[in-house]
Amino acid sequence: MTAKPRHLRSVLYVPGDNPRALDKARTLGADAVILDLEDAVAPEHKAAAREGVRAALASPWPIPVLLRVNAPGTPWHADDLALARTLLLAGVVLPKGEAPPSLDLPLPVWTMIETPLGVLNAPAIAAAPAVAGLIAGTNDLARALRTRPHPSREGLLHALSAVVLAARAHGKVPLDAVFNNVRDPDGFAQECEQGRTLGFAGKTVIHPSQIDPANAAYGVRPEAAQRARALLATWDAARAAGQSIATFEGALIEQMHVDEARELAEEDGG
Ligand SMILES: CC(C)(COP(=O)(O)OP(=O)(O)OC[C@H]1O[C@@H](n2cnc3c(N)ncnc32)[C@H](O)[C@@H]1OP(=O)(O)O)[C@@H](O)C(=O)NCCC(=O)NCCSC(=O)C[C@H](O)C(=O)O
Ligand SMILES: [Mg+2]
Repeated sequence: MTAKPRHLRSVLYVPGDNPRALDKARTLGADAVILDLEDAVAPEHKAAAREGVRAALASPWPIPVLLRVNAPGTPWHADDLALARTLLLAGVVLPKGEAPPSLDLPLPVWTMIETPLGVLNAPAIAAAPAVAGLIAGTNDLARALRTRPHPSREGLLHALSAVVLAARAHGKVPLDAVFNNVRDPDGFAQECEQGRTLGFAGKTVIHPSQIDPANAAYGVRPEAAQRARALLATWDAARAAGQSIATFEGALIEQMHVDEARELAEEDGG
């Protein structure tokens, strides 16, 4: 991948059978794309979508490209994998994962956690060496859990946290689920904030209008970078004075706060 996984603030789904969207997706500002052969593509369009993806990847992309294949056990899975083997991809997205993947493919796998069993087995899935990250799929999950839709995602919070926990425990990248209403910027922004608070590294998105807000929500905020630098200065001064610990803005700071601040400052450009 050209972008570091931690910089996958926005990852755009693009239906494989939509040439216009495939063409546009290269330059919309998303950190990565998922070219979709699965649920965005009707059964009668699966073959056309494979051809659409092949054509779209005939020339290089400026961002990492993932391919979402149809799940094992579907009539399209084998053909999708055969296509994946011929393409220059950053990885494959495996929907409805419920166990560590056993794909015969030399590519990183991004497993979607979108069934109750997938949530329960998320730690084992995240532990698999081939797995680069976990992607929450709340449309499928909400249906399977019989939760009621709610702006707070109340019925999904346990599962969302389980995805983050499993991914983080194994050093993998957790990506939040899509927000379906492409004409509700406030709801989208609110959900990005929630996802970031839960510990997700970025958001999967379905429409160009969601890219910039996701990048902003998951990017480094200037005030946070400024605060991080101030914290580092306070720490350096305390250490130079021979202190083992220090306080910043009235609160105790320890090594982990310093590491976090350093990471943030580096992400902001040093
Ligand atoms: C959601 C959409 C169907 C909306 O489409 P539409 O009404 O046509 O949007 P606009 O007219 O506002 O589009 C404006 C222009 O932007 C381009 N566009 C739209 N979407 C994309 C896209 N995803 N990538 C690239 N470009 C896009 C349009 O072509 C317009 O361009 P122009 O002609 O120049 O004006 C549509 O946005 C869409 O199809 N989105 C992707 C849907 C998708 O991939 N779904 C599957 C993944 S989500 C999922 O499965 C979740 C998970 O599995 C779960 O269980 O939760
Ligand atoms: Mg799904």
